Amino acid sequence: MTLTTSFPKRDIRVLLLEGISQTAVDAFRAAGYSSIEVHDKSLPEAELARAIADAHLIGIRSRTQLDAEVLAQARRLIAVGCFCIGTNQVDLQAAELAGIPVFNAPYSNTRSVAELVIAEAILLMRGVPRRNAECHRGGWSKSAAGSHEVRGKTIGIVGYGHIGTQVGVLAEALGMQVLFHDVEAKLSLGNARAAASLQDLLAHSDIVSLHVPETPATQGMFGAAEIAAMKPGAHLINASRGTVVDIDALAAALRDGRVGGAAVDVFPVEPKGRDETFESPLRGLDNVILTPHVGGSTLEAQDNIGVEVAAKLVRYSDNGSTLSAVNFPEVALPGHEGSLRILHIHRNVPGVLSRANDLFREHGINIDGQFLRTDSHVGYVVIDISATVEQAHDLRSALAGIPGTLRTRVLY
Ligand SMILES: NC(=O)c1ccc[n+]([C@@H]2O[C@H](COP(=O)([O-])OP(=O)(O)OC[C@H]3O[C@@H](n4cnc5c(N)ncnc54)[C@H](O)[C@@H]3O)[C@@H](O)[C@H]2O)c1
Ligand SMILES: O=C(O)CC[C@@H](O)C(=O)O
Repeated sequence: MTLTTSFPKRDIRVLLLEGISQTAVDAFRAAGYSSIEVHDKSLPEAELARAIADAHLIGIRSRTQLDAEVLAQARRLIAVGCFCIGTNQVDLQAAELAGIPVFNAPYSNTRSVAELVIAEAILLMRGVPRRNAECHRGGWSKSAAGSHEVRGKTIGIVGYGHIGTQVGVLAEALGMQVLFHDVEAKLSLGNARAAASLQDLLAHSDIVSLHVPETPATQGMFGAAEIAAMKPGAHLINASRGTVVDIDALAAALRDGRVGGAAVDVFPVEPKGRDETFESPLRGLDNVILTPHVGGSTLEAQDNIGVEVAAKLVRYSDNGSTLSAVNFPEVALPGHEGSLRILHIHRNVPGVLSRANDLFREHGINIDGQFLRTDSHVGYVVIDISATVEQAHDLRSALAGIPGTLRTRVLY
């Protein structure tokens, strides 16, 4: 079924979940959006289904699952903003096939994660988690046993992308050796060296830090075999995604001392909010630092993310530009002062464009500019026209009738 979303911006409803920064609200207001519903946590399924049915723009973080079923309820949705780096919580293909671009903030919390990882590397190498726990119980194990400087030690970075490279640069500044493993060929920064293989990295690292995205290939990639391949007593840091590590195998290796310590920020199952109990086999282990998925949660990062993702949603909503969308043909558009702009999103099947051009001719409408991008699933065509609002709406209705049309919209 073809969905239409042509109306003035003041009627566009923005739904922001999971405590997105006030900077996002301010950015929407400054751009003239007044209908903004804000929630400080994710919504239970039934409530999400109700809220998303009325929303034109939705902002989420890592908790809210936008699967195909939820997206099917989102009859009015124009675009999704992930106010974070990861986009694995959204069914990106289902969104694309519904004509909905998804945006994120690919760099805004990179530094925050890297700083936390470096701090954890130092704390683990000094045995601070265990000493901290003992002091809390009244113990006083004043000893250098098992306590090391990070200088001269090797950190093995799995996933040498934005965060992995930052961790490497900071680690080198502390005098560490940096080894990395990635599925892509990567330019090494500083003196970092690509390991011959993951096994090679595991065999030579005092600390292993995971920075891969959640994909079918990374789910469960760090299991009992990888843990067994680590240097005896080495430490593991996971601030990537909880599904990457076999948490039971890690708990067993931490209990028997095979792994010296761990810092874990992300979990296969995470509580939906503050009122839900955090359950994990890692709870109660003295040699583990547990944090509630806060690697990217600094005020600096969250404020920047609020500005960045809100700007991308506003730009798409006001102007049609899909630049930097993660699931959609990218079209960078100029302003359209003096013209009305029609957006036509369609399945990438033969004949749609020629039918659209026929309609322009039949309606006697002059085209000022035309922009087109396609990928294997979807075509996105943007047409600037000199016409009255009524003519544009007549034309939009006709375009919406073209078989394969997913969404149409007029921008004033
Ligand atoms: N804990 C947090 O709060 C937090 C914050 C930000 C990001 N993250 C997570 O960290 C992940 C990484 O972020 P980024 O910005 O560095 O992403 P990125 O895309 O820049 O880097 C990921 C790297 O992993 C590599 N990779 C992919 N699959 C791999 C595999 N099977 N083996 C080895 N390498 C593989 C990629 O080639 C890429 O170089 C995000 O996807 C997100 O899930 C967590
Ligand atoms: O803010 C969040 O919920 C997610 C943070 C992090 O995992 C990300 O993907 O950016």
